[in-house]
Amino acid sequence: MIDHVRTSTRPGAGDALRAGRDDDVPVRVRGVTRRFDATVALDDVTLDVHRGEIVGLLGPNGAGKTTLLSLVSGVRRPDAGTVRLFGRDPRDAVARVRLGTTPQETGLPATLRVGEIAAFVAGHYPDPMPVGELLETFGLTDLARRQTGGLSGGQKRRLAVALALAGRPDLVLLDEPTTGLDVDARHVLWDALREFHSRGVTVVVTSHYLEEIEALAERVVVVDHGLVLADGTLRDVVGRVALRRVTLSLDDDGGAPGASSGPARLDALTGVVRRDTDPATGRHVLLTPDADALVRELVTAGVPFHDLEVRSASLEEAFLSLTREEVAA
Ligand SMILES: Nc1ncnc2c1ncn2[C@@H]1O[C@H](COP(=O)(O)OP(=O)(O)OP(=O)(O)O)[C@@H](O)[C@H]1O
Repeated sequence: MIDHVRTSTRPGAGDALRAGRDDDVPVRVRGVTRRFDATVALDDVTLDVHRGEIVGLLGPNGAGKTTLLSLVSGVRRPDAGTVRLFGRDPRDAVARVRLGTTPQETGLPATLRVGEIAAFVAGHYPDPMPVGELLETFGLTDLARRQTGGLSGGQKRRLAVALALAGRPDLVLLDEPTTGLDVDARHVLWDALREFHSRGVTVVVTSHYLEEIEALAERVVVVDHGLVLADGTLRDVVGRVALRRVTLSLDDDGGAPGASSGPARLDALTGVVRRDTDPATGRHVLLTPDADALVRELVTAGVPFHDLEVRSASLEEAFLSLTREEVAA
């Protein structure tokens, strides 16, 4: 079991008590913009993470997730706006000692053994977890004497996440923690994270995978093109991004355009968040939260269609529809 008792010798503990307000908001991001040459990786982002939250940052490749974490952990600085970690500059050691991070790429020294590296990292903190307990929580006990160079990719990921928690952080930032893990390893890791969270650790986790965010997060922040597109409870946000993709051909395509033509009738359907026409095939792609209702509506409205196909929309498609909502708003 994890003993998460705080000690008064811990740097930051006294400050945290004095600055109770900051303790309630471990991460405060205000109007932050970060560019890489011409690329705007983050565009005027404002976001707070409150104590005890488990927040999923969801977005496609290049959305800005890693950049956001790098600003919160003090690895990079914003071009504009402010970032506060426990009410302080993220480069301040008093704030950083309360933070655990797992970057996307983990460079572990190949010749060190798993137990040695865990002890080495834990030794940098004033009140670390006992190494045996840490390894056990992450299913690494049997690998304690293995050199990290001999670990599989999935085992390395698990070790990297374990190391992020070695110092009993108050906040952990995990960048795609389960990439490359098989299903069992993923579940070990999710269970361990849930256990830490239930003991009061605030967690921010990035992912491309809706499934991962659904398994872990209570609050979901959807990021794309450096913008926060949605921020809400898991239920709300998943409801918005878990779309179905309905593809069909129209019998009367190619007729005179007008309000009664096939494509215009598709646009008039309720529950369609986005319609596209594949230029190669001429087939129409409709994104909707409820495919059954949409098909019923097509039939009721007498729209002449054939070759209907229904499947889950990709997250990229869902993000596109969110982007449109944003623009419309
Ligand atoms: N060091 C860098 N130099 C130049 N451009 C960068 C750098 N880091 C990030 N970018 C660019 O900033 C944008 C945001 O990248 P970022 O890595 O934050 O996205 P991400 O959401 O974490 O993506 P992924 O899921 O692929 O890791 C991208 O367009 C990326 O190419």
